[in-house]
Amino acid sequence: MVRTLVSMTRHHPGDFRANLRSPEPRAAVETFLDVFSRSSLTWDDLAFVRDRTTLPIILKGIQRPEDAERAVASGADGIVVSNHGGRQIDGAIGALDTLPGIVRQVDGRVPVLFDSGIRTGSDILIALALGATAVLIGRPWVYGLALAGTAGAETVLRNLLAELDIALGLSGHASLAELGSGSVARDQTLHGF
Ligand SMILES: Cc1cc2nc3c(=O)[nH]c(=O)nc-3n(C[C@H](O)[C@H](O)[C@H](O)COP(=O)(O)O)c2cc1C
Repeated sequence: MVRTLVSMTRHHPGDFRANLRSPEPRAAVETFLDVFSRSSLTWDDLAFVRDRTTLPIILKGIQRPEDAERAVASGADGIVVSNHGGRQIDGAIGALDTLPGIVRQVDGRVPVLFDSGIRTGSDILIALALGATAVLIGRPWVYGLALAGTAGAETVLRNLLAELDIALGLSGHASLAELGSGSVARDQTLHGF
C-alpha cells in the first residue's frame, strides 16, 4: 500500500502501473527516497538561483541554526522554520522547539517565518513571542475551504485573528509589539531555552 501511494504522488500513471506489474516489489523506503530526495541538490544551487533572479527567495523547512546561517549566507531573503507537516518522520523535533535557536542565529538579518501546527490564536502568540516574524497556516484554511468554500477559508482566518486578539488581551499585552520571550514560560531544561 505504501508503495502504491508513493507512486501515485509522482503523478506518473505509467510508472504507477509499471510498479504494480513489477515481479520484485521495491522496498517502500527505497521508493520514498527515489521520489522525494534529490541528492544532486546542494547549497550551491541556492547561490545559482540567487544569481539569476531579483525575486525574493524564502527557504522553507529550516530546522537547525546552522542551516539558517547557510541560508542567509547563500542569499535567502527569508526562511520558514517548519517540520513539513510532521508526516515525514516519526520523532522529528517539533518546529516550535527549533524556533528560538534559529531566531538567535539569524539575529534579525532576514524575516523568520514559522509554520507547523498553528491552530489557535494562542499558537500564533507563542510563535511570535519566541521570535517568529510571522506565522503561516497550512491545513486549517484548507479544512475551511473543504467545508464551506471561500467563506469557510475566510472564517478560519477571521477566527484565528479574533483568538489572537483575545489571547493578547488575556495575557496582558496591549499589542503584538509587546510580545517577547518573557511572554511565555517553558521548562528551562529543554532544548537550551
Ligand atoms: C498534503 C500536504 C502536502 C505538503 N507538501 C509540502 C511540500 O511539498 N513541501 C513542503 O515544504 N511542505 C509541504 N507541506 C507542509 C506544509 O507546507 C506546512 O509546512 C505544514 O502543513 C505545516 O503547517 P500546518 O500544521 O499549518 O498544516 C505539505 C502539507 C500537506 C498537508
